[in-house]
Amino acid sequence: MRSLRERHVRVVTWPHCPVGAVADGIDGMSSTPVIDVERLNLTYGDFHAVKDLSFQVRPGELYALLGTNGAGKTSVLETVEGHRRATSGTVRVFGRSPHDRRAVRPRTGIMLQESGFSPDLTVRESVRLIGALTRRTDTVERVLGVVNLTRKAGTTVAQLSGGEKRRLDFATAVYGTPELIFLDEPTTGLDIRSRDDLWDTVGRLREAGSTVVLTTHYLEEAQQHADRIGLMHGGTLHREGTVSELTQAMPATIRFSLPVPAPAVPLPLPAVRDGDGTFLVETFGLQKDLHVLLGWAQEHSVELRGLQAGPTRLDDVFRAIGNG
Ligand SMILES: Nc1ncnc2c1ncn2[C@@H]1O[C@H](COP(=O)(O)OP(=O)(O)OP(=O)(O)O)[C@@H](O)[C@H]1O
Repeated sequence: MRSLRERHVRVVTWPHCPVGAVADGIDGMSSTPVIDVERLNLTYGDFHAVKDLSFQVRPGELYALLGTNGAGKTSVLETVEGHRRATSGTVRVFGRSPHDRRAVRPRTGIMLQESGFSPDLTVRESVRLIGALTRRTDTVERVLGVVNLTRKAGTTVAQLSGGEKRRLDFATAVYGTPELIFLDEPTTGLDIRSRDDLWDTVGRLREAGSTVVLTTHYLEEAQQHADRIGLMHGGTLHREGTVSELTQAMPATIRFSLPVPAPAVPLPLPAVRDGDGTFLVETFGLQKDLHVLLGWAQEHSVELRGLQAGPTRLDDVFRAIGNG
């Protein structure tokens, strides 16, 4: 396991770019959203895939668009990226239509689930191609260093491992430090060290002022890195907010089991009992109820086995989708 310091050694330089200026608002309007989606509807034939969906992404923010399978995330992102036309509603990126490619594309880095680099190209040629396509200013060698593929520069894409291919995909988001970056399942297939490196790099992109839109099924990554989260379900934005806003609406939990035979004194809190004998207390007053429970256990010399207490996690919020 490498130290934090070791992890920060490799990537050092970032190209001078106008990102900070954009984050501060080139036109003096720092509050202008980078992405503004209003009442977006998307239909596929008779199927209404996205229904009246509205959300905004602010400058410098990391916004995670999460959701159940088939919720409509890809459809929404493809529309915001300019790959798909809205059936109705408006989508603005930097205040412009995403189909205004000349204005929007050079400012946008998109890491797709698969970039589709030609298998015959070398890694260096692929990164050079990104530069030619995006017309952003950077050096191939720097980008190779950032995504840790310097030693593979002369290797063809066909010969890369899955994780190395994913790091090459990430180069599309890194090249020229774009102002807006889409990361679609960025860490799928990456080992823990490459994941850490990727998130370090995303952190530096954000320090340079980049705005990031993330989709992932790794909820702990969204929980750790997102400023705000939009939770989609059935084509709508089911809930939206910071991690604490999303989790505070749900009770914290206390779990424990009791020795057999159970103590003759009743529990001090309402609890439900699972099939395996674990007691579950749901509470909006975690500290107070934990205090009550521990006091009761002390008073009656009861051992609370496997005691666990904690706030609601994002995956609990996720599991609750569709239940209400
Ligand atoms: N080209 C298409 N034609 C018909 N239906 C489509 C098409 N693309 C997507 N859909 C449907 O639209 C819905 C939303 O799909 P989408 O791929 O946007 O969801 P998602 O949230 O990205 O799902 P996942 O997490 O499973 O990738 C799904 O029910 C899907 O079957």
